[in-house]
Amino acid sequence: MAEHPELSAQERAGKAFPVSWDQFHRDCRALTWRLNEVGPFHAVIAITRGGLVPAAIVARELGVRVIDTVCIASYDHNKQGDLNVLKGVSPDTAKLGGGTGKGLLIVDDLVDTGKTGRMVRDLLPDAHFATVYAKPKGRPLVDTFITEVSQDTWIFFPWDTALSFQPPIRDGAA
Ligand SMILES: O=P(O)(O)OC[C@H]1O[C@H](OP(=O)(O)OP(=O)(O)O)[C@H](O)[C@@H]1O
Ligand code: HPA
Ligand SMILES: [Mg+2]
Repeated sequence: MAEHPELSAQERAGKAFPVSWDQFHRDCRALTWRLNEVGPFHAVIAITRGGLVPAAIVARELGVRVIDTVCIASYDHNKQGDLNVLKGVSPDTAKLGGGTGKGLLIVDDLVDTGKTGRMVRDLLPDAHFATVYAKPKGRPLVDTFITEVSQDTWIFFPWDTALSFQPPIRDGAA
């Protein structure tokens, strides 16, 4: 924010890819169709906070009731800082995955630079890592995803946005 105070969040973020709740739910179900071919999984691990929403939908569709979290913070709005692991997997979940994550499903909303994905891969190298969306830099870290967007696209999730008035296109709307 301090670097470009005159630009909107969207302008700073490059191309915008807004996702509605409907679209997100559909994409999570599409992801689960693919994951259903790979499982079964002992547990689902959500990378908070963005992974909580797809993890709930995927776990519901796969019939998995053991759900854990890995809590990682890095972005302050659209600027990434140092990664901070606030909480790892619980001892029960670690035991289910034999210490390396085998048979566990890690879910996040997206991979961007892949830094978060690299960290969870280091924590649980044998787990299956799934995201709904992927950008090219992070894509090699993901086992299963649904939609790829370009690196300069910013995905706007429904829990981060609200309906608002848009000026007509001919008046200069993006
Ligand atoms: O591939 P990367 O460049 O590491 O970026 C991807 C991560 O960034 C976002 O999380 P964020 O750290 O913003 O936290 P949040 O999920 O709580 O919003 C997103 O939910 C991913 O977890
Ligand atoms: N959208 C929302 N959060 C994010 C993104 C994105 O494109 N990249 C990293 N965190
Ligand atoms: Mg996240």
